[in-house]
Amino acid sequence: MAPPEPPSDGYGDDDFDSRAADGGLFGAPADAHTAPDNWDGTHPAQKFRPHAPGSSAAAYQPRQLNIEELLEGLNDQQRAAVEHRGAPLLVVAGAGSGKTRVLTRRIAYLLGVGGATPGEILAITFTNKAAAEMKERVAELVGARARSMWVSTFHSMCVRILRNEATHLGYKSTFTIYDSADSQRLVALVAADLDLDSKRFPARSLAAQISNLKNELLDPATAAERADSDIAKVVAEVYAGYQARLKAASALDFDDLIMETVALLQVFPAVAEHYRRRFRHVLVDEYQDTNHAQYTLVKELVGGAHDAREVRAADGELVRAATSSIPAAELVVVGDADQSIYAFRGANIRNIVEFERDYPSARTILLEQNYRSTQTILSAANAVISRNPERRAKNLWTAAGNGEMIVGYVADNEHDEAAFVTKEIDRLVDEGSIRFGDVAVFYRTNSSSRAFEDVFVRMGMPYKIVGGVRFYERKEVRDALAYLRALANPADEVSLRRILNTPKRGIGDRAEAALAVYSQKEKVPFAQALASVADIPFIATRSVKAISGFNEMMDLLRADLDGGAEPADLLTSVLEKSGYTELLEISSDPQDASRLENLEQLVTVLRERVEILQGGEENFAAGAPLLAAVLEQLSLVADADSIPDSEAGMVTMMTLHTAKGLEFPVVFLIGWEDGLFPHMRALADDKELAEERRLAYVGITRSRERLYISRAVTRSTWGQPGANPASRFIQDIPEELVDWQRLAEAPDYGSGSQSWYGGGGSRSAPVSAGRFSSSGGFSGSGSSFGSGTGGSQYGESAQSRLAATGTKSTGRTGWQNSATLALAVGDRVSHDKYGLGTVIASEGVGVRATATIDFGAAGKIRLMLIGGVPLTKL
Ligand SMILES: Nc1ncnc2c1ncn2[C@@H]1O[C@H](COP(=O)(O)OP(=O)(O)OP(=O)(O)O)[C@@H](O)[C@H]1O
Ligand SMILES: [Mg+2]
Repeated sequence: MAPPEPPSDGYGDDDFDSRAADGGLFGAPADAHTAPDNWDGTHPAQKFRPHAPGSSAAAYQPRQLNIEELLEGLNDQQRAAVEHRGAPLLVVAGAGSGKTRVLTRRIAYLLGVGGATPGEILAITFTNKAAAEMKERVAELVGARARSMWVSTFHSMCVRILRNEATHLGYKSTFTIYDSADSQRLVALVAADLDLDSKRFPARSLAAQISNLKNELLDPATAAERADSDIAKVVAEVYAGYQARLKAASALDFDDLIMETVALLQVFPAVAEHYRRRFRHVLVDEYQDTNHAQYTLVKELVGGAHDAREVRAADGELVRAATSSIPAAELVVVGDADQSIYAFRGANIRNIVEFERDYPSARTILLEQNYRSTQTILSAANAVISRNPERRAKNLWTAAGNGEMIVGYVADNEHDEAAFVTKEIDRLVDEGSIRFGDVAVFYRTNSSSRAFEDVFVRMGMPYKIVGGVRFYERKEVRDALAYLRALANPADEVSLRRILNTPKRGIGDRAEAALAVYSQKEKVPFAQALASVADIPFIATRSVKAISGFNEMMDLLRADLDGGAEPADLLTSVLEKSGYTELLEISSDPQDASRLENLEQLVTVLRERVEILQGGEENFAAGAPLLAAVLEQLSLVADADSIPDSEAGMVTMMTLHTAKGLEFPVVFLIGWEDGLFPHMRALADDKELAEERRLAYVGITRSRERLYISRAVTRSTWGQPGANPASRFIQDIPEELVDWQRLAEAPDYGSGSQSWYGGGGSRSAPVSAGRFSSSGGFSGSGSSFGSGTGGSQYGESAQSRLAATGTKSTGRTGWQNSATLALAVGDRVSHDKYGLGTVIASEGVGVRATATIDFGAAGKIRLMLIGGVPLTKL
């Protein structure tokens, strides 16, 4: 990740103009308190002389203070929130209304007027990056003394408290923090000890359920008491074992950080008192994404009246002393229920909705003016979010004017989409209206970035991926390419050694070293040393056997290659024969699922490259020459150093989740297709759909001036093109806001389906003509098509929705169309719930068609009606 950019603007301009994020809720907790790289403590914009750290608020004499300056550039409500003192305060408001700015200003104001010392301030943000930014902004306002404030994420804050107080809880202060991969591995071990069937109880799902329990602050004993099903009982048992093993290892997982801090404060009144005495001001950003544990933690830290009672256990032992001697800290939380996108981590919008119930004396301030976006962008965002049920309507407005229309683009495929985005960015930069650093590309799932990376690299576009690794730098991609290189060129020692024991096959470092020594001494290539393994001394019999196995596998693969196997097919057999795919498939580490997706992408890449090569002038013979040519091309693309680090900054790419809280002048939202966004999982689940819709709201509202929305008619997975219909969210955006620069070719559903298209159905007509006919945004062949098919024709029925957004299916179908799926034995399918499977029998036609499908990984064979189930043919 790039270091934070230096503050670009001076005082009062832009409190929170983050141009990047650390990409995660969890970030790196232990590092969060280090000052940002560009922290110099003496910012030129510093207007107020620092006072000595540690001096109390009362002793602090404000000098040369200009309170008006601290309140400058705030509207009345914002000002009220900044100046408010005393009772708990909730600021609720839509995106871009200055909630984060209010927090930053409030801190500066409190310090400026002597309402608090820096040490009395605890501000909680959602990412470490946001924390660094906030600290930096406050420092710009009040100078170096901002340094002793605590500004951090929940997790970083807890790490800090726990390191100080670990002995109370029986941990060493040097406790280890397990990340989610670590904790899943430990869960797997515990589950194995308990003889649990790993297919019925995958570690991933056990870990997720344990995490949910912790987010609800339920300990193993309580979880066991409350377990009302067999599964819940198993989970509670694993939970108990897991907790014991964590403790034995003096380790805490991410959820423990919060839960143990809550326990610490609840069980040790003296500790609670210490922190309550210290933190007189608690400020929380993105409050809508707090879970129950975090909510409780805030409550414990704030303290006050609710703690006026002492708590005694049944045997009369004092559990908690009354701590009413310290008045409650001043609490300010800001948030937006419409931007709650972490329900899958236990986030609960009740915390914001019921704030006034939790804190009866609370005051609420609404902010209504948006300062970030144009009216066009805001109207689109409002239209999308307004379809969510059970939400409080908001009245967000902007003085920014309508600005540019949203640009829509329907690409033929993902490359076309990436090429469009690239060209458009270049055009804007050439025009001089923006710099690369002003642009962000947001996607729903990480794997969507690959097609963009290819085009960006080819076109020399500077870019960075926030919260992820560039595609060709990923381990699994490098491993797979190393196999292919070693096959194309057996003399490639580096590649051979990389794959020798990847995946692990029992060839240790010692054996590898012995091979290397032999090859040097005998002056033979490493590959030959491998072949002569039987003659080499000091290699354990077990290793000799493993190496022979490796040789045999490579010989088989090389025979495939010599027989003219296509690179993509060769890679597929490499992954199969080496056990690489299987290892990832049976793994319960969620990251392995995305590794699998990346390998899937790589197979697609190879197919595409071959197509390009074969369409070119030169003729490559099948087999090794073709493979070598493809690999040569890829190594050019994969050379990350070829990307210039432009002064004008870099285009930022990240997932929608990571984008929360940030803003960019130009935003591209890509892959707006049902099944991709909203995610496949959400199509049949109203709750999940509502969350996806909030994600769309977050995405749209990141944009200040220009917004682009695109989708691709076909998109490839495992090298096979498939089709996704347009995202339903596209339809929610009023047509007059969008300038469709290109629409899809009309689908060919056959005559029976033509009525969906107002009787058109000409292949050259735009699919969505009826919907967008009045936008005037598209030109050419489509112009005659839309007439007479007004938008009103498309109501909300499922059929009309499909009609307005359907596309021709070429191999893969959105599952809504699964009634029309014709499945044959051997077809690979993806089921919403059961995952990947293979058809082992099929019967019947149309709506009555059934298929028996083997969902190998999930351990199930199922007979199902094809129509109406969330099934996709791959
Ligand atoms: N009163 C104001 N005058 C001028 N600009 C403002 C004002 N208030 C906020 N802004 C600017 O508007 C933008 C959005 O503000 P901010 O990021 O604080 O909003 P937010 O409510 O936290 O948004 P989100 O919900 O996305 O987190 C920022 O660029 C900020 O500097
Ligand atoms: Mg914000």
